[in-house]
Amino acid sequence: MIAPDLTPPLAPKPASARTPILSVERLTVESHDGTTRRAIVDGLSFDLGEGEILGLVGESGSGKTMACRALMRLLTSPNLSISADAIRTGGRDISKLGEADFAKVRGREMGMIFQNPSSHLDPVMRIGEQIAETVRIAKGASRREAKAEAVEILRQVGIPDPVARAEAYAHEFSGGMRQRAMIAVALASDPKILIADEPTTALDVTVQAQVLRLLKDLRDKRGMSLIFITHDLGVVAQLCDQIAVLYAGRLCEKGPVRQVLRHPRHRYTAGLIACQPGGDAGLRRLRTIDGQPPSPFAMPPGCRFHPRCSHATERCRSEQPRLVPFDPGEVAACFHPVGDPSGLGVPA
Ligand SMILES: Nc1ncnc2c1ncn2[C@@H]1O[C@H](COP(=O)(O)OP(=O)(O)OP(=O)(O)O)[C@@H](O)[C@H]1O
Repeated sequence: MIAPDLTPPLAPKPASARTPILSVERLTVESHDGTTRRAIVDGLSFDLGEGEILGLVGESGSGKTMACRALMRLLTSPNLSISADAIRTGGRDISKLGEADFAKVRGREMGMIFQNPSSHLDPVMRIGEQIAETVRIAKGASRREAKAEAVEILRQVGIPDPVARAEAYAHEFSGGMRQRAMIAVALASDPKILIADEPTTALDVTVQAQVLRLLKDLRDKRGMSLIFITHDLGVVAQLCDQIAVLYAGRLCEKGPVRQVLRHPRHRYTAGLIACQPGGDAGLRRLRTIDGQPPSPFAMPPGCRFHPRCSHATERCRSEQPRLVPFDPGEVAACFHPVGDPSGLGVPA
């Protein structure tokens, strides 16, 4: 196996990345069964800069998909509820919008792409029509204008012979081309923010690299901002400017990718990095963090990571750590962070 390179590229992040285009304050997703409420996503706050790519990472079940679907109001299960102090974009708090107004935000301001394009593309509608339909609704374009723009978007996402491919159906595309087609549908309404939920996980390595390059190009050319959900820190290192690490529904660390991957502060982030193949020099077998993430039905008190943390103390078992600033632009919620010279932990 080729060890992934966790060294982030040296290119500086774009200057525009400092202005938040999205500001999320205490986003919470709760499940309820009539008597009990459980926070699956628990008070998640973060900013996404204009033209910035934020990598959202964490083990399976940590709440990455829930958080992003909640942002898009795409959680349909009746036992789930979403709340937030505020979700600001485009100069207003979209968490307070009614459904009809929010429907205009979804797609036009924030788009989302998924791991499995087949379940999000219409199997009986030509790809070009699907894109043109979205262009017509979003921009009020005529049929002819929308058709021409659909071809242009297919060209932009790297579909060869876009005039002919616009007439094809999703099943006539290869996996990588289907993923590009789904990206094209999402781009049709020209969103400022694109949320990508593990869009390359099902693709082979070469096609994966092509789709990642495409997403980076879209950021560079359109100035779009991206939230990229992944398990792969190698991808985060190559693609993202910022990283946010979720554990059991809570944000445990966030900061510039280069800084966090080189000097993680939270013990969980350090564990994830050590688990990447090649993350620990000379390691032959893939390491895993001992133990399992907690079930939402039995969240431990204090720091949710404490049962798996070899540095945990009584304080970690009883008190929930707050996010505190470390290096510039970095926050972490850990009482005994990596590199704490005193060894005494973060003061209360
Ligand atoms: N309808 C539901 N009701 C209650 N809990 C749910 C529901 N759907 C999902 N969950 C739980 O929410 C938690 C978070 O799931 P989510 O899919 O967001 O995790 P994830 O970090 O995206 O994982 P993965 O990387 O595997 O996609 C999981 O424990 C999951 O079992």
